[in-house]
Amino acid sequence: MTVGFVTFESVEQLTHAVQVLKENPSGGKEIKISDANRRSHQKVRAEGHVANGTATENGSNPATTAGETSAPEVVASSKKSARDAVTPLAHMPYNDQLEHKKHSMAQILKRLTRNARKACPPAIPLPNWIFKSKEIGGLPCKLEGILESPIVDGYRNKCEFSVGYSLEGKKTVGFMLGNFREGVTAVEEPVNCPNVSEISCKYAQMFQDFLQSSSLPLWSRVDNCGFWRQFTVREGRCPAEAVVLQHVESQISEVMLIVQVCSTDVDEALMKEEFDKLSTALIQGASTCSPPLPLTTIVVQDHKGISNAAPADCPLIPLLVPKGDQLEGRAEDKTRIHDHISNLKFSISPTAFFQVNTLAAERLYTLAGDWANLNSDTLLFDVCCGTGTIGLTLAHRVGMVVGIEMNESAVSDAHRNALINGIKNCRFVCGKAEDVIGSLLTEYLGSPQQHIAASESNSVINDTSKNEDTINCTESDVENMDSSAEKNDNGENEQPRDGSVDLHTCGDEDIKGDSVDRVNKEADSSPDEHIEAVVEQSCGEASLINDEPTDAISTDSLEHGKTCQDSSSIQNNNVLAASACQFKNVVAIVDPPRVGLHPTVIKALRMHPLIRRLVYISCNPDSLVANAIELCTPTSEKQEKNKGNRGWRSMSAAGLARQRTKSMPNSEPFIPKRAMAVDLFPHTSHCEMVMLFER
Ligand SMILES: C[S@@+](CC[C@H](N)C(=O)[O-])C[C@H]1O[C@@H](n2cnc3c(N)ncnc32)[C@H](O)[C@@H]1O
Repeated sequence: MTVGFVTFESVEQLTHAVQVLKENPSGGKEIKISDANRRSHQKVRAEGHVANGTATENGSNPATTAGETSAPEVVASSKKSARDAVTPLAHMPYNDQLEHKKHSMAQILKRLTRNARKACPPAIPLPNWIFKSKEIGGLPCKLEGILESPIVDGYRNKCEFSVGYSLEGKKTVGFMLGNFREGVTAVEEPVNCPNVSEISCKYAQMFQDFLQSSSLPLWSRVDNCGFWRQFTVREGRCPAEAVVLQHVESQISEVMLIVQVCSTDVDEALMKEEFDKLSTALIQGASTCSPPLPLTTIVVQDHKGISNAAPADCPLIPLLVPKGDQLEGRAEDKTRIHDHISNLKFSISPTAFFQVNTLAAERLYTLAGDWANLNSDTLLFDVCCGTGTIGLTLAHRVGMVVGIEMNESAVSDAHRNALINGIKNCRFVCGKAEDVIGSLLTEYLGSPQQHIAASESNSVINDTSKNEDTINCTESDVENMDSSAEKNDNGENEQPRDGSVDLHTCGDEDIKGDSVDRVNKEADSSPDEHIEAVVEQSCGEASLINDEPTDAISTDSLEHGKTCQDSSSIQNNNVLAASACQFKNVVAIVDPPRVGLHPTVIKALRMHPLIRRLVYISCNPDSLVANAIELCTPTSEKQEKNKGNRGWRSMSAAGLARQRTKSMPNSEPFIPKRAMAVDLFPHTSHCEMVMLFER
């Protein structure tokens, strides 16, 4: 089905168009016509509801002068400053912020217990952890506390500044005073926002000054047109040993500036002229600051979609490339900065995810590694691996890492990062986790069915082996692995093709990361030429996991995903994949986006009996709870058929998860063992949550 949205200027035009469409079916097919739901900000405008009365009856801002007709009406929320909007806890002492967050996390965790209890099939006894939850106030496991951020001010390494009009009608680069969906469009300067570095503020100011005399218009979120859309500052810091926590600012050694525009209907020559002026203004602005600001690269992102959340493959135009990096190649390969975590160096391209609080991220990854109980016998699946940070920082503690990530640039960064740091036991697969996880698990571990069959036959001989935490390979496992091609196909056919995808994607909103990044002026230009060459070569459009197709891989499952891999790990992979059973300990660390893991991934992890331990890192406790319900609720022998999606719109994420649990194939549930909050976002109400699940 194809859906088109058309706007008309008058009711007459609309009536005429409807008549014409009805009389002229497209290719003989009738076109269904109906009114579109009004977007929430339109409803707000139509209702004339304006929080602080700054707009007139027709929604326009009295402060907007006649000469600024391109300015949309500016609607404010109850928040009067950018500080209130982006750092709502900034008025509290940091210790109180931590207590506040810990309390909220506990409340959310209790939802897991309540929902798992409700979802438990009537004929199945409640698991022990639900019984025991009464002793700990309804929590599914102990909440061990909250790890504080090593720095609380200026910690963000990535700031996405909105471009718009202030309440006074001035062109402004800063933060929106509220949510656009609630009709708020006003943007205010990032004054006194303690999470933003001074460097980022200075760059925002430079861009704002430039916009005052630009001949191209600002993007209007209301009318979905205009040119200048968003301004992102990403910062890279020196290695940890050089970081003096009191002088965090001085550790910023690289800066990347990303200017998002929409080039629709804009004259190319004019655009080029504006870009030249802009880069001159930014370069001069940086060098005339005292001390001069680091500036490594400037890149333009040309995004024509409605929301500012650009897709990862949006065209990039480099305006300033790092010294010594002026090679032929893709824009994202030329425009990168570096940061450091756990003494490793990470190369970051413009669209790749990198945790916004580098020093707190180090604590987060260390905690995840400690809970994962790693050793040289461990095969670690790093699901949603981004630039490979988790897997690479833990690589020295495990036998092998398999990272999965859908952003191609991030995967390319991950390969580069393995090479820069001389790490050889990591493999990074580019694809949606839901598309590739089944095949990867089968490739390394054999299919779930093989293990179930093997454990059933073993249990006849020795029933006690069932409860072992680490699974030793049996002879039959090895045999089964050899014949895995056949089993793979079976496995793939089992992947759900029902409404679960819709349920998942529609349930949550895509929330824009409050992020920031950066680059090094002296670009210790470490990615040397041979690294460039290897990465280039290895990140082609390959559709198989290994360079050489292996029977063990289901091409069916990989057709949606692309695979990038560096040559150094190919050799490793072939050796290790062939003898995957050498890994007695299989662990998954998952770190999904706000929406959580796709149900297909949850199902694959739960259904594979060799995965005994799972560390879940979450930036959204609601989706963590939803995923945990599916991982931890006991199932019955007989599953309910998925009854379709009716009613899903009004269901909470937890409610949807309960529904899906009913159709989960019978399998051993995980048990929530430990939980800890980690504060990556001081002054805001957000924090990360880490949970350990075992079985
Ligand atoms: C919260 S970030 C974590 C990245 C990384 N673990 C880190 O700490 O830097 C989530 C990552 O998941 C990726 N992602 C989102 N949806 C995905 C999917 N369906 N399959 C695989 N990766 C996905 C995003 O591109 C992003 O890099």
